[in-house]
Amino acid sequence: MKRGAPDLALDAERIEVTLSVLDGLTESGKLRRLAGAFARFVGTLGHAPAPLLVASALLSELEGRGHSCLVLADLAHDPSAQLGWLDGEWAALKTAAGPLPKNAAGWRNLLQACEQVWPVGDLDFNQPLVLDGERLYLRRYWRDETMVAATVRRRAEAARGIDADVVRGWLDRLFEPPADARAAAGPDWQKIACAVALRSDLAVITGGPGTGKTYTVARLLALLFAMAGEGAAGLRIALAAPTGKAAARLKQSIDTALDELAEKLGETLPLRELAARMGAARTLHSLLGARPDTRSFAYHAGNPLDVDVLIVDEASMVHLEMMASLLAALPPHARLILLGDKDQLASVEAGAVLGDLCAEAEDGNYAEGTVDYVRAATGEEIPEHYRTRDGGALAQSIVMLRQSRRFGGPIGALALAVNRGDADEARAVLRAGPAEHGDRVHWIEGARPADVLALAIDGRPGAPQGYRDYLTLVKEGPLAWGTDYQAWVRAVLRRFEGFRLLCAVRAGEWGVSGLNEAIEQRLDSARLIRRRGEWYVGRPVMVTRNDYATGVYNGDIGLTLPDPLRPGSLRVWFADGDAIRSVLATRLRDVETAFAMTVHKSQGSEFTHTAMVLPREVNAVLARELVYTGITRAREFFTLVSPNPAVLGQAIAERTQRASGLREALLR
Ligand SMILES: Nc1ncnc2c1ncn2[C@@H]1O[C@H](COP(=O)(O)OP(=O)(O)OP(=O)(O)O)[C@@H](O)[C@H]1O
Repeated sequence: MKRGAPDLALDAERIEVTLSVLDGLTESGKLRRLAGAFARFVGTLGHAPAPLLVASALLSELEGRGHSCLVLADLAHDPSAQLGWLDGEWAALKTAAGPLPKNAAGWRNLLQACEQVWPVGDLDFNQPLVLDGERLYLRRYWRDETMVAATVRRRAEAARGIDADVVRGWLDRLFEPPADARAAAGPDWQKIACAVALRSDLAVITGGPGTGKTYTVARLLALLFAMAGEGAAGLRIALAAPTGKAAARLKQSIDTALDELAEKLGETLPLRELAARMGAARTLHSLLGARPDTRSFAYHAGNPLDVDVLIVDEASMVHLEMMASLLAALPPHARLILLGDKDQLASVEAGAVLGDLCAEAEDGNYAEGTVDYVRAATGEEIPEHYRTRDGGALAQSIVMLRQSRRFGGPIGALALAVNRGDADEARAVLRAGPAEHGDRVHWIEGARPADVLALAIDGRPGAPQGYRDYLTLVKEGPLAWGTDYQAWVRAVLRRFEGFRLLCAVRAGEWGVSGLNEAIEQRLDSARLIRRRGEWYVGRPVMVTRNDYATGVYNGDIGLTLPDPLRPGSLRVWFADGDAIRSVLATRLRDVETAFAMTVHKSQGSEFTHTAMVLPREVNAVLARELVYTGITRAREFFTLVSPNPAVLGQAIAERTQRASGLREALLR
């Protein structure tokens, strides 16, 4: 027997056992199917030691949970917490795969010797896995992350010559002079954001709900028109957002703000004509020319978009792959302006680009050059504690708006407490009862299922909106609207926006599926709906998959109403800002009932009364960002429903940490 043969046999056995443990984890739902399949695939590409199979499966699993890479230190430590594995799954894998490296350096040594792994800097054979420093990537995500980092850095560093005096002249006209009370609250960050945004090819304006991101960007647009002088009429501006709803909202807010500005500025700037040329806001998919069933877009580096300025709202929802496609399709001369709330949940897909870009936004980190320019261009003084000697280029392109104009009361206080991780304060706000300005937040502690059903149907005292509201209008029918069918549809859709039940989880009694079923039953017995099979009048549905044939996209929400032209058949109506459109119900394939929906899917939407349901037990998805996102979906009333009051504190204590190398790469 040759020397080393026993090792090979042992190796083969470990590979075999590891694959079977991975299969077991897939069977029990601890790993997604793709993760097991990917490990097997890696095994077919040459000799794959068992630890490589473990790393491959975990990398694929984490990618499915929104991480763009696997941090070797996490692998060396114990990834159980990150994976929500509580029953010895990691120990079983360790035993199967044989001794695993004890630290990140050990993992690095092991991985860089594998033929399926490309250690960055070595000869590239197009291996599927990439080892960059102490992070392991699927090649696609490494490529996207590297591209996004390099493009963002280049854009932030691209200084544009700006005449600060001219900017100052316009900003003084575009913004109201500060009221005394507000002046005391700090500088006018909105004005600063406009000035800062002019200086480079990238601007990021972040802030919580109601801090005036749209208000500011409308002024920034006016400023861009004004600074373009004769060229203003030729300025090609595109508005976009990740979802149709968010796009429609962006367009509506910008139109309203520009209209007000046009009134104010009079003849000085033909804002109305300029705004009219902007066209509708689009989803990012539609802007980039998504093609059915492929990941590629019609617009890319070789066929760039025809724009000079691109404004993207709700940028927190833009995932890594989409951001890479967007940056690739943007012509080098075009400005990119990202708007979003860095504290909101990131996209379901891998990456948390806005969060990574804004990692230092709270601190400002403005360099002396920026402080001087801001002073000259706005008359505002950036306070000492937001300055630094060595602020990088990216920090000079980011402005955080810090004053909410929408949430002065308990909803804002609650959102702030959650964001700070202050569970005691959050509980205090929730328990404070009716506030001076009306009963804005309310907590149903120790809720029973009957409580949530009552709330969903009739709202609660002080916040009367529930689903009865729109269903009553549905029952009245279009005749009550003077036979104007479309006016009735619009009114029904508007009322439906009055209330929404958001869940943290999908499964179970306190999740989307259980609550949808329970609410449907209750509405049926209250005769507010008449369920006959899957489709019925009044059924709200959410589209779960883009369908190019019918023009509906993942996340779109519509209401099922009788078809006026074909008695007996049903159409689903969707609102697109002011416009409405419909699809025959039977043509919609990938939809689900949407009385209750996940907080994730509610991003980019707001409802007059938002009720958020937490589950009975803590869960891997429950984290501060989720609770914050749910609360900030409420326009006037927020109700928290929790069967187990302890879960709130536990959720607020958790932060969503997404593994990514973007922050580090941005600083390189
Ligand atoms: N400087 C300001 N002066 C007066 N009103 C303002 C100012 N800034 C914002 N507002 C008003 O505050 C409200 C919220 O502003 P806006 O919609 O721009 O915030 P936002 O950050 O885009 O919010 P969201 O994230 O919820 O979309 C709007 O009614 C807007 O007109």
